[in-house]
Amino acid sequence: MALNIEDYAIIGDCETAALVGRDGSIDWLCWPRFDSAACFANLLGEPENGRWRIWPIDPAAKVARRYRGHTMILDTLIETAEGFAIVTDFMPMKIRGTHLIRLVRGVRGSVRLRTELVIRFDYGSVAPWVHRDEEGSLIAVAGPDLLVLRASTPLHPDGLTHVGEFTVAEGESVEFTLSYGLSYQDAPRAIDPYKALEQTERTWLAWSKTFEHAGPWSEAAIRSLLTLRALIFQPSGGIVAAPTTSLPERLGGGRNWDYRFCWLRDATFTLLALMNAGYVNEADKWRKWLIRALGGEPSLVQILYGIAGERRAAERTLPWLSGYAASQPVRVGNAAADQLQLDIYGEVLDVFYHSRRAGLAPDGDDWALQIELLKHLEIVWEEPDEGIWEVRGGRRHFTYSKVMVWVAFDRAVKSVEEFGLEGPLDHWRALRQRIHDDVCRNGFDPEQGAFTQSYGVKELDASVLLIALVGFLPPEDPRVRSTVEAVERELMVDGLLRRYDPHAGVDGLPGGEGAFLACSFWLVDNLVLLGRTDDARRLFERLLALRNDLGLLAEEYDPLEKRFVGNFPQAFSHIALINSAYNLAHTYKPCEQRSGAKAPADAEGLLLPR
Ligand SMILES: OC[C@H]1O[C@H](O[C@H]2O[C@H](CO)[C@@H](O)[C@H](O)[C@H]2O)[C@H](O)[C@@H](O)[C@@H]1O
Repeated sequence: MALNIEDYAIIGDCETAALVGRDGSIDWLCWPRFDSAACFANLLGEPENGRWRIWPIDPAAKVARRYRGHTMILDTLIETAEGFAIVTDFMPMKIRGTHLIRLVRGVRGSVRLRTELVIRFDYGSVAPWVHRDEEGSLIAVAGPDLLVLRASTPLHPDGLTHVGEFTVAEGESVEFTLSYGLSYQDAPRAIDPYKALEQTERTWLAWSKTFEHAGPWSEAAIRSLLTLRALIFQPSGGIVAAPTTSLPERLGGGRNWDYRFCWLRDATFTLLALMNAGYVNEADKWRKWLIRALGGEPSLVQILYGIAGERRAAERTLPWLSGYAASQPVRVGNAAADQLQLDIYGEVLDVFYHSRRAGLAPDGDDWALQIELLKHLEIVWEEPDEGIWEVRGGRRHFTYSKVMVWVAFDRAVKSVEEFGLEGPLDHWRALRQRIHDDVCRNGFDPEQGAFTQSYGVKELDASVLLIALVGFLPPEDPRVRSTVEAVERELMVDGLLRRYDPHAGVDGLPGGEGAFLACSFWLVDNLVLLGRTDDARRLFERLLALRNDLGLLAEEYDPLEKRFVGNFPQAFSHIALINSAYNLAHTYKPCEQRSGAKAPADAEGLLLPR
């Protein structure tokens, strides 16, 4: 059985990632890519679906964990009555293959530990053939997949599991290296785990060193940035929304989705957060990923793609997995790939616009692409769509979608005005105005004084909090203030925001869900723009307090159960955290940058050092 979601840590090599439990169990690992089939799937099933655990035999052992500085190397500290030991877990970045390394070091006295390795390829369904090679390494093979375990302590078979017990005394170490290979090629060669550790540490530290500080929230921001970095698929520059599938949005419910894809929306938000934090290289790689992925007929643009830009994401269920906390079904693939979501055009145009402003070398292709996208958008923008939340209850005229259509034409106009690019400028200006009028006429409910979820309804939706953040209306517009107040009034649960009322039937799904963390951060940003700085700080601190002991966030938080729900760690939540941190720290204000508005000066007028 899996632990609470907040009890997991993420480690990764920027091609895939593993979740390590507080109990020393690696319960999720898709290898060699984020979207490969899992070889450890205990997270969504049972231990028999694959896991690798190293833990102290003493049941009274105390355990704490932390990342080693600003890296993705995890140290689990184990203290027993007899001694103190550290288990160090990490995945080196592409050193002659792809590896998962676990080092156990005795620090004081002696600690006895046990390890249990259960390999199950294809999402926990296939127990491999296991043999030893001439060097004594364990080789596990099934179909195309092969794993080699090189360990400095013996493991022996026990049914379909391999187990071992060992002691580390002060100054002693035990090393385990698990490497992935293809079964029809030579097994991956051994690597030196300590050199790999040194190199991995150096790489992460070099990356994190350059980040833009966020005053008192710098630690929170850098941890979120590191998490985002770990979700970028290095070979292509694509960014996964999360490394997991089917962690439920309600425990025991059916809102379980596969997030191991690149959403244009999430990745665009990620990119803006990375750019603000000073990571222009990643931004450029994403821009290029986007140009490649969007290549072809503009009417065939998808809202999500595979990590290398693949188009197929057919959704299916894995009935042999019992599901996280019995939440079924477990899905792989995502039918949202076939949805119409009009907001993505605005998000894409916004990213190209900001990339150009940041001085990223325009290679010419992106403007031609944008013109084609705009031509298509001009044809489809008046259609209903599935919206930002990817509802499965039928298309509507979602207010946020139309706002983002306005953003698309607004950024096109600004690109011509600011960079002298080719128009048709007047045509786009006129269209921009028409869309603006349409949203203000149909998306605003004067009775409630709020922009609503979709045209002509009473329901509210936290996505309209982006209206001021993207510059559709200035923060001093009374409709912005009253919308924020209405959203606070109607969608708050225990001080956190739901994205909408799931019981109103819009999403076509049974049951409810938790508070959507990104939306609560958007509220922080709105409060900053409205000059309600104390409220903004209070809410931000509350949100920070929800992070687990390692600074990680899932997609949602269940205020009743007081637990994370949804996929984990989720890029969307971390991006939103980073933006709010910069907004509050007054270093670089993403809300000003995206909207063009000016936030009122802080009460103290304090400008924190950069
Ligand atoms: O909850 C319903 C939807 O959940 C997923 O979409 C959500 O995650 C996406 C990735 O982070 C995000 O871009 C989107 O705005 C969220 O609603 C899922 O992929 C959908 O299939 C599902 O309908």
